[in-house]
Amino acid sequence: MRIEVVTLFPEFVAEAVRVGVLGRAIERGTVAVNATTPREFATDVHKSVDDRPYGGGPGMVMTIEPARTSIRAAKARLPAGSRSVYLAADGAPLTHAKAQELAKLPGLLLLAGRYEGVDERLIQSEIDESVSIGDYVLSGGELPALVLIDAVVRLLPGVLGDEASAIEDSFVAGLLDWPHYTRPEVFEGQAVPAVLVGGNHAAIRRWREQQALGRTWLRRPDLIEKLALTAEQQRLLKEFLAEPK
Ligand SMILES: COc1ccccc1CNc1ccc(C(N)=O)cn1
Repeated sequence: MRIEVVTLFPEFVAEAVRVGVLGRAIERGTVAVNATTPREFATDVHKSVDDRPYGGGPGMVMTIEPARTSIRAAKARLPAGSRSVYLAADGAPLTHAKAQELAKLPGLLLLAGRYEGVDERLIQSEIDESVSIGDYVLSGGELPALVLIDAVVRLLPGVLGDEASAIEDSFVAGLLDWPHYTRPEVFEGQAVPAVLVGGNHAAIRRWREQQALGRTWLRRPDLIEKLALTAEQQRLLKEFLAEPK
């Protein structure tokens, strides 16, 4: 998969993707991430990329040009079937399902806005869809673009060492994650749940499912509502809720 990020801070994006799982996926050639700035296409002596908003108000707006030229140059580097995404708080929520959908594409163009955003006509002419990583406003679309890249790339085949860890990601099952433990087995008197230390894999699977159900019920009732729990899941949840905390 090829990802082109159009941003006023390409070095920030390029540096951030060199870390960890993303960095390894790039080294392996599973994904290529390229960041470019509209500033390289600015024609005026000040290399300006923004201007004052019509209608007045605070802040600046990214102008159609040179952003459009940089977007078209980036699109020319992407395979057919690629999609362009604008990161903005008023976009469609980034969910696991959306990440899975984007992970199937041959390429992505991600436009990271700055200032108060970009001229609406640029979005209309060059962007397929807007995506939001949450109901809050940031100073730029670069961090949302990096969040989207991470959520998508980790789903690509071979990126995660153990495929299971992607599948186990709770949002795949629509549930929150279960608690994780590692050595030491007892820390300041707090022991790891005995079931995890024993070798009974069926009991461990059951305990993890129960924890995921219980935690989702307690922390994200909105997610539970969307699920049609099986009889077994309902039993596990009831048992979890009956346990003294
Ligand atoms: C004032 O900033 C803008 C105004 C308009 C568009 C983009 C930006 C860049 N900022 C962003 C971008 C995305 C998200 C998100 N929730 O995904 C939050 N902030």
